[in-house]
Amino acid sequence: MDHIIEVNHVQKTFGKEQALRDLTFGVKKGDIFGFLGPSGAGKTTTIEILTGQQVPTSGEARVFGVPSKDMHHPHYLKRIGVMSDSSGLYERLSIRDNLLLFCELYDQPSTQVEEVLEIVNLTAEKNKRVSKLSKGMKQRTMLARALLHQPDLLFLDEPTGALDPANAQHIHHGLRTLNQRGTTIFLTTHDMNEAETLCSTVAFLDKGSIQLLDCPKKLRKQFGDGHLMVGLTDGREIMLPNEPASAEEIYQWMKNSEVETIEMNTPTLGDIFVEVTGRNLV
Ligand SMILES: Nc1ncnc2c1ncn2[C@@H]1O[C@H](COP(=O)(O)OP(=O)(O)OP(=O)(O)O)[C@@H](O)[C@H]1O
Repeated sequence: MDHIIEVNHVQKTFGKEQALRDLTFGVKKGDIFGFLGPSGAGKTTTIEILTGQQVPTSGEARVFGVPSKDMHHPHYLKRIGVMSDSSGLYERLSIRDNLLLFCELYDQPSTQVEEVLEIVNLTAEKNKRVSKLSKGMKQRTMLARALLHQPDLLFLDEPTGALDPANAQHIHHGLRTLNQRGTTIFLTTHDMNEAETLCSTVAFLDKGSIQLLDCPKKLRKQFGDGHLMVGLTDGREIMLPNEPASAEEIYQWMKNSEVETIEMNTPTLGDIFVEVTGRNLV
């Protein structure tokens, strides 16, 4: 299998604190990989290891087939994009000038600036100084900067954490487009809707190791109870087993135009996380 990220038995300790216990997983090229876990689970530490900002205490992490500690080499830096908490933006410059500066740094044509501004929905605000931006606008500027050089692999730590739903949706659309053009995306999120709608694979991180890894649809099916939820026009919601015997009952309601909704009674990723780890995601 074509893995762009390979992590094998990685441990990371900070003094007495064990942030990662035994982390093993792979990310396929072309994936949108959601890394989910409660606060303190080790998500940021993992991104820092994969981007060469931290080294594992033991075990091995490889990105593009090379040890992740080499990721700060300029050759690899050009192939990855990172968006995390630490801003790294020039407060006195406008959004556009910040991006132009990074364009030069990455040897990119200045036309890229307009393209990424469109993706993050900041075209109208491009001349605003960074010091005058809201938290969400700053977050979108950092995302724009991470996209500028069209990286092969993009790391996003809570990419839509400070955004309103409309902007989050706009960014999801932009990330999907970017992914279709060939960028593999590794993101952390607490937002289960984001994970379900955006990610092709999700991994549940708890107590420093992966507890579950699969495609969200498969997980919801696997953890579902095999029941259908039928919503009727009189407001009742009736649960029926998803088997031929239920068809007659549903047929009768349908004949009387009483059916409003029929859906599989599947758990959310949040429900599955609680079932697997016994802990909430937040
Ligand atoms: N530089 C550091 N020095 C000491 N301890 C650290 C350091 N970085 C992380 N830790 C510890 O490692 C653990 C994992 O932290 P990490 O930031 O990776 O979690 P996270 O899953 O990203 O959490 P959040 O969702 O709150 O951002 C925590 O217990 C944290 O206190």
